[in-house]
Amino acid sequence: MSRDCIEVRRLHRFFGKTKAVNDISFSVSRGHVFGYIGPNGAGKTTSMRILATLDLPSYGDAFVDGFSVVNDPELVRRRLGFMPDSFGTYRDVNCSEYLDFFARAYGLVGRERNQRLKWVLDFTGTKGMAEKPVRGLSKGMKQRLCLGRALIHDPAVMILDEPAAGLDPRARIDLRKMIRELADRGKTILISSHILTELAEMCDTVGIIEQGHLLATGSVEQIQRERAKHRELVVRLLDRAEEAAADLTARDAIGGLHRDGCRLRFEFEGDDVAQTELVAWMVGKGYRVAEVISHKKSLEDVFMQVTEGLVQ
Ligand SMILES: Nc1ncnc2c1ncn2[C@@H]1O[C@H](COP(=O)(O)OP(=O)(O)OP(=O)(O)O)[C@@H](O)[C@H]1O
Repeated sequence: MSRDCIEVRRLHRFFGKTKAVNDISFSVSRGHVFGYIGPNGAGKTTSMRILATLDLPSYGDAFVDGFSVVNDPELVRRRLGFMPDSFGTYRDVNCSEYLDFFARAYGLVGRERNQRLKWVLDFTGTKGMAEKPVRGLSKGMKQRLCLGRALIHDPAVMILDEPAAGLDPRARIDLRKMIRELADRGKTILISSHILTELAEMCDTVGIIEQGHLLATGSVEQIQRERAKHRELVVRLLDRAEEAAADLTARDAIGGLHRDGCRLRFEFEGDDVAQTELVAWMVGKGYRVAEVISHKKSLEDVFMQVTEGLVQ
């Protein structure tokens, strides 16, 4: 059996002239969490809906646990739990009835259904709410219940569309713990968000998507290492700062230089090795370098650098 539990192969989905998903390919290994990150309108929901068999690709295919969403949607549905970005209706039932409805829809019967219901209520922390009407739930509790609904048939793969949106910090932490625990139990999880930092800690791999294109994939550290080539350097000299500023400006990989007395502040494109070489070059030219401060780009800066903020 393939190690990849989700495989997206050259996926395209066009709505008229809008290329919502434009040639996206990636795969997620069994038991891994993949973070799908991009700004509004990037194409996240469209690709997740295709994986959940709620829409069909214009071209390409996707596989869930080895089954094609185009050719075997029924088999995909059995193996997949989908948490959409908005909560469904059914406001007049209580939590237990809500989960029971979906358990029945998946064909669970008798003891198996009861055990599954109990497990889901326990796992999602909704046991105390079992008799409460769904309409009276807080946003956080609704998200837990929705996660429970996606889990009720014990799927191998989970597709979670912005599950953390609108949650308070504690609820986000709880959600993160639940997702990591599900992955540790062997579930393969695709989770979307607008915010890279929100997913960084719980994902093994992330994919950054914009305007239907996957711009970068890899672990957060990998992407940060590869993309965070720009940094801000502050160099304090003992003297000859004006001369040094002119020398530095003439070099490649340096931009936006400002001088404040003996302090030079500029954008530098290069890694740690390039930075040491730059400092050695300055010292070699006789500049008395008293201090070097390097501000590396944060995760958010990297995200802003990778995406261009284009909205379709
Ligand atoms: N049914 C549809 N008909 C026409 N255009 C659509 C349809 N569904 C999505 N789109 C368009 O496809 C593009 C991608 O939308 P999608 O909802 O997949 O983005 P997203 O990354 O999930 O955005 P958000 O973070 O805002 O939910 C957008 O331009 C959107 O307007």
